Amino acid sequence: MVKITLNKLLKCIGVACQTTIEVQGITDRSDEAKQDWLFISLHGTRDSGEKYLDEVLAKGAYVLSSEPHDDERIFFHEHLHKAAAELLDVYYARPYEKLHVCGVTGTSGKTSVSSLCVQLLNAQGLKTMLIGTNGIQYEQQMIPTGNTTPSLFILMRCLHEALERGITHVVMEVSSHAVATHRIGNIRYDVIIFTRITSDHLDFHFTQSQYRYTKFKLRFSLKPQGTVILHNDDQKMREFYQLNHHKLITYGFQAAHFTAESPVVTDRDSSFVMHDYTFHSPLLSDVNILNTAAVIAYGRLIQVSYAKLQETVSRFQGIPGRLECIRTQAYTIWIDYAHTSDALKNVLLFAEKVKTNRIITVIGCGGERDRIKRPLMAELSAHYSDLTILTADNPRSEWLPQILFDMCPEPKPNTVIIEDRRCAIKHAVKNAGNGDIIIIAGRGNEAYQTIYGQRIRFLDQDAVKEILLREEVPWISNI
Ligand SMILES: CC(=O)N[C@H]1[C@@H](OP(=O)(O)OP(=O)(O)OC[C@H]2O[C@@H](n3ccc(=O)[nH]c3=O)[C@H](O)[C@@H]2O)O[C@H](CO)[C@@H](O)[C@@H]1O[C@H](C)C(=O)N[C@@H](C)C(=O)N[C@H](CCC(=O)O)C(=O)O
Ligand SMILES: Nc1ncnc2c1ncn2[C@@H]1O[C@H](COP(=O)(O)OP(=O)(O)OP(=O)(O)O)[C@@H](O)[C@H]1O
Ligand SMILES: N[C@H](CCC[C@H](N)C(=O)O)C(=O)O
Repeated sequence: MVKITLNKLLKCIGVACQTTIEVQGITDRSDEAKQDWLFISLHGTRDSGEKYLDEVLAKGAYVLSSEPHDDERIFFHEHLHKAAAELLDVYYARPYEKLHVCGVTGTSGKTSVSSLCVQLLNAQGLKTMLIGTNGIQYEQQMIPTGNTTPSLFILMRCLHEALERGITHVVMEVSSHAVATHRIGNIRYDVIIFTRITSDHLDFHFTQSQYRYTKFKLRFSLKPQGTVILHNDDQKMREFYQLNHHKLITYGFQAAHFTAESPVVTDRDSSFVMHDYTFHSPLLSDVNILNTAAVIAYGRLIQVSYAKLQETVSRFQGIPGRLECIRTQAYTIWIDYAHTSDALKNVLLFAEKVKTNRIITVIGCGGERDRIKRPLMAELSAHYSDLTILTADNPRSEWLPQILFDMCPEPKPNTVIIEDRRCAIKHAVKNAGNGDIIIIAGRGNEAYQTIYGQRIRFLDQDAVKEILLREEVPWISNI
């Protein structure tokens, strides 16, 4: 970062200050603030930086607050998010301008598309950083984050770190929450990939169109020569055409610049044709063909040849918790992060296509999230599955029986409720027969379950493997 004194830094946002100490860091987290750091005291949804002022001042930090205080170490600014973006820009010297930055947004597919983009970039010998739900990944390191898009303070630190390490390409997931709450600050993107935008987080965005336009707003964060890569199949996505945007490339199954034709999916792999080139992929399902089409569009944009793209696609590595497949001799278990009705429907439709016997689905819904999706997800599961087991996801602070009641207010045929997720998975495995597909949906590779405020280690994959081990059933996994 830039060596800068507090008075010079604050001058950039029009705040008068006489203190000439050299700023050692900028944060909004009280636990991180240290001697000569600047603590930005944000108001949040659950907490407020104002509660921690005594603590950070005692540690020798300075404060920027949106409330007036009678303390010469606390400075005032009315618009803290805007101020934070400006300060971080100055402090880290706008690292995004020197990097190739690709943002991936959409309701489903962000982690999949961004991970595959990084696999493509790595196959080109480029140095990359991936920021998303599965953590911050670079140079064999994986730093977990609690969010799909971390806070601007973490993001800017990461981009700075990337430059320091000679990383040239950063791919990051951008959630709708991040766009709405200024979490991406002034970061500018070379490419923005839109996956499908359906419906989620209506607890936060209230209406689907508000949700969609929040995502579309991300186009304002393109660099002047930046490109949008847009999923084109859904009529609603085409509303994007009417907006004032930069260069636009489309992909999808129908009439797009990058159209995936003649798609074939099996329970082991997939293939399709694009611009007369045949692509074979070890990834499962139509949605991964779609995700691959987006990655090919991205690859062509950065001038990767079709031959190289064919080779890379044929070597794609599965992504943990995204249609992760555990096969036994008799039945197959898919562990998947489908936690929206659209994602769940796609997994169920895929299972319908490739099944040779029954579909058994284990599914729950998260607490403190969109309640509208709860009955929809239970209905979809009951419609497509021979047996549905409703269970806990992350109830968070909500009462689990209420979540399950929201999912299933009336008894449904072939639906049972088993609150404990491990017992629910066990019930599915015990009831599986030859040729059955068990879908364990909603948590992907989440390693902790949050139940009434407590974080308990729980990974669907571990639960499955423990049960198989106890039953002495051998298995193989695709990850
Ligand atoms: C509702 C929401 O989005 N909250 C996010 C938001 O927190 P917030 O602004 O409400 O902050 P807060 O917890 O009230 O705290 C207020 C201030 O006090 C500070 N504080 C707080 C506690 C403390 O001990 N010391 C301290 O200094 C905090 O650093 C903060 O500056 O900003 C934080 C930092 O960026 C996020 O971690 C936090 O995500 C919470 C954990 C969350 O669950 N968010 C979900 C809804 C979310 O954002 N999900 C999307 C993905 C959605 C998708 O699937 O598309 C994501 O990007 O993760
Ligand atoms: N392009 C897609 N369209 C619809 N569903 C998809 C698509 N890609 C993946 N999925 C489904 O959605 C689930 C979540 O995928 P992924 O993690 O890639 O999405 P995400 O947008 O990153 O999710 P989150 O916002 O929770 O981080 C997958 O497990 C799969 O079932
Ligand atoms: N990024 C999503 C993940 C939801 C995953 C699901 N397992 C849940 O806990 O609801 C969110 O924060 O809403």
